[in-house]
Amino acid sequence: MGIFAVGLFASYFMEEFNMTFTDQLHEQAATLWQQSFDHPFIQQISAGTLPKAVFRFYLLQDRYYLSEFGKLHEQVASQVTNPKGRTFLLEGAQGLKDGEIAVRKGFFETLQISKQEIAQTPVAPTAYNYVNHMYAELYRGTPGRAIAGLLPCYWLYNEIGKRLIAAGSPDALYQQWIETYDSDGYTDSVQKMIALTNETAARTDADERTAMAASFVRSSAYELAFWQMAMDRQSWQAG
Ligand SMILES: Cc1ncc(C[n+]2csc(CCO)c2C)c(N)n1
Repeated sequence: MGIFAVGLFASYFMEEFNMTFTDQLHEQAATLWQQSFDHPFIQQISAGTLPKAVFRFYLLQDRYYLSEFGKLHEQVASQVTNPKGRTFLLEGAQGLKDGEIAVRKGFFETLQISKQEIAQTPVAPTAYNYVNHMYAELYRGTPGRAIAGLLPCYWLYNEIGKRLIAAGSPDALYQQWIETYDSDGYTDSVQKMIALTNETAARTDADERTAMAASFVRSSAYELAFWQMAMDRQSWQAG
C-alpha cells in the first residue's frame, strides 16, 4: 500500500474517531432527512401553497402526537438514572404543555378546529405507528433507545426551521409554524437533547448503540411518512 493510501486510510479513521455518536446518527439518517427537506409538504409550506385542508389534517394528527410525546418524556424520565437527564426530560414535558401545544391553540382557532372535531378525528396509521414505535423502544427496549427515538423530532424540525426561515413563507400561518422551530429557546433544547443522547450512548456498549441508531433511523422514517400521511389524508380504510 502506498504512503498516500495509508494516509487516506488514517484520515478516514481519524474522522470516524472524532465523530460524536449523534454525528453518526445524523449521517445514517441523512437520506431520509433530505427527503423531508425536499418533501412537497415542506416545499409548499415555504411557497405558501400548501392546501389548508392538508395543514388541518397534519395539525389534528400532530395534536395526538404531541400529547403522547409529552407523556413519553415523563415515562422515559421515570426510568432515567442520570439526574440532569431526568430534569431535562421533565422540563421538556412541561415545555410541551406550555409551548408547542399552546402555540397550536392559536392555529386551531385560526383554522376553526373545534373540540368536537378533535374528539371525532381518528388517529391515522402513521401517527399511531410513530407513537407506538417510541413506546416500544422504551417498554420492549431501554430508556436509551427511547431517547434516540425522541431525538429526530427535536433535531429534524430545527433543521427544517433553519432552512425555511431565510426565505420565509408568504402565508402568515405557515410563517408562524416555521418560526416555532427557529427560536433560540428551542435551538437550546435541541442541543440539550443531543447532549443527553451522547451521554447515554457513552455509558453503554456497542450493541446498545446499534439499537439506539436503529431507533433514531426509524423515527426519521416516520417523520418523513408523517408529511405524506397529511398529503394523502391517510386513513385505515383501503382506497
Ligand atoms: C410529527 C412531529 N415531529 C416533530 C415535531 C416537532 N416537535 C414536537 S415536540 C418537540 C419538542 C419541543 O417542543 C418538537 C420539536 C412535531 N410537532 N411533530
